[in-house]
Amino acid sequence: MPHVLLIARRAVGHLGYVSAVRVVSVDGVHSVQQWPPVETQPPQVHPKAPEQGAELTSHYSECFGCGEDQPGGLHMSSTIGAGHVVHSSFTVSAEHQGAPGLAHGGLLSCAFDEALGTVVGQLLRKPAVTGKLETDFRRPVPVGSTLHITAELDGTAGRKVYASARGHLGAPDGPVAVEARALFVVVDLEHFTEHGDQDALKKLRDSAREPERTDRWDINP
Ligand SMILES: CCCCCCCCCCCCCCCC(=O)SCCNC(=O)CCNC(=O)[C@H](O)C(C)(C)COP(=O)(O)OP(=O)(O)OC[C@H]1O[C@@H](n2cnc3c(N)ncnc32)[C@H](O)[C@@H]1OP(=O)(O)O
Repeated sequence: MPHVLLIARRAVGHLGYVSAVRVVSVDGVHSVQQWPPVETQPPQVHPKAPEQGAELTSHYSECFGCGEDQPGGLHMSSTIGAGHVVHSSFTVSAEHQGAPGLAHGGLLSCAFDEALGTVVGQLLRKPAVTGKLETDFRRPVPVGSTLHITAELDGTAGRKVYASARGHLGAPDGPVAVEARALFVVVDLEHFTEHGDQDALKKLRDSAREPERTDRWDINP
């Protein structure tokens, strides 16, 4: 049975704007989900958010998702798209295998966490962490292939930020192989200073001050 995905969005007056109902039919298995699961407000893109077409640099060189100093990491790259969207790509290498020659599902979820975290962090420019991540694996993703992921902001409700993403196999308009939805929760910077590694945070602060960086974190936006 063909895969059918219907997304209906409707304005709900001053209370919020996004209410999506997804009806998914795959091989006779039907599920109905509302996304986002609560009423939300339109995302407020930060005035200093990078502009459409901007190629994003790694937010932290040791990040498993995008860091250049992380051997075996996903080495993802991202650009800002039109609207509340980020385009990311992930090329699956032998380090990312689960079954022989196929990407490990957990790493695919990781790629989506990265893409979703990027759209949240870069467009809202608020520190936020993943609270919940849900992934649908639609097709196997072979080693050597590139997943083209489009992640978008779906809405906010207080500190809660809802985002979703689709990964197309081989080309931006290739077949959908993976989809994901996530809740991010905006946190204070103390989340990182209290629970993170002080030396690593200092390294991040120092690199953000480098004059050639045009994407410096705005600690007090
Ligand atoms: C600054 C400029 C940036 C510049 C550019 C940056 C680019 C940046 C790119 C990043 C790219 C990497 C992206 C990777 C991102 C990670 O992978 S982050 C690592 C994985 N996540 C974590 O470690 C988070 C661990 N969890 C926690 O610390 C805490 O549970 C949380 C999530 C902060 C929430 O705790 P809390 O602050 O005490 O808040 P809490 O009241 O429990 O929850 C807040 C709301 O969220 C709801 N909620 C929380 N968790 C859940 C859940 N699992 N299910 C449903 N609802 C939930 C609560 O019910 C509550 O709802 P309301 O009552 O408000 O309606």
